[in-house]
Amino acid sequence: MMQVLPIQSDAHTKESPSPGRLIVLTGPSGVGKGTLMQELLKRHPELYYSVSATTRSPRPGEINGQNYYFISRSKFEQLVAQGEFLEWAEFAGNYYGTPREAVLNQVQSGKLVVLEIELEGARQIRTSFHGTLSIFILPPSLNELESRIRGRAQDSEDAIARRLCRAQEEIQAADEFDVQIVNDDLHNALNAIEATLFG
Ligand SMILES: Nc1ncnc2c1ncn2[C@@H]1O[C@H](COP(=O)(O)OP(=O)(O)OP(=O)(O)O)[C@@H](O)[C@H]1O
Ligand SMILES: Nc1nc2c(ncn2[C@@H]2O[C@H](COP(=O)(O)O)[C@@H](O)[C@H]2O)c(=O)[nH]1
Repeated sequence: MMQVLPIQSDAHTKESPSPGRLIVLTGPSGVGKGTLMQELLKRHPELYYSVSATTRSPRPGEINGQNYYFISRSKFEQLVAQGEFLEWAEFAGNYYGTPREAVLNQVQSGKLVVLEIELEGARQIRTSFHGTLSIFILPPSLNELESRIRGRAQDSEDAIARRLCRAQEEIQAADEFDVQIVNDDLHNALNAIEATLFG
């Protein structure tokens, strides 16, 4: 399930683009989006990384407000009703959403704002926001994807099965996005993202 709330009269909708820009980084769970993001932010601290809200439980080491805002389902649903998300989706049994106000403020102030989100949210952001640059990260193979998810050792068997099943659908959508990058060697993939963003 995915819903995008109505676009308000912001300065960066299709009608009136803003000086900043939204960058969407998407791709299947476990492909390495978060790892690439961390490295990218080290190289480019001027980027603004949007911290999402989720109803998923924190994994060991995850920090509230840094990795995610970890909130209850009822709180999430309340925020949806209040129009607080730019996009939101249900993924593998949990809700995930992009806080509207923080992201729009950053775009309006001229920042490159990076959203690391799953397929349905990425599609909706592309549809709604003119000038979004969208990057799809592909795994070298499904076997490698599975071993990365397992190697991370932070998901239950059930969650792994759901993520792998969804991954196959997501990979088929890669061509919908502006750029496709295979995350085989991490540094090559990082360089390719950098080249896409900064030329
Ligand atoms: N190029 C790579 N080669 C080998 N391992 C990698 C590579 N990139 C990431 N990994 C490893 O793969 C695992 C999954 O990476 P990561 O958590 O960044 O994926 P993700 O796409 O952000 O997942 P999710 O969408 O579920 O949050 C991690 O253990 C990470 O260290
Ligand atoms: N549509 C959205 N998807 C999001 C958001 N934040 C993260 N995600 C994606 O969810 C899956 C699962 O993440 P995990 O941390 O539980 O492994 C992954 O593809 C993330 O990119 C969001 O705000 N909206």
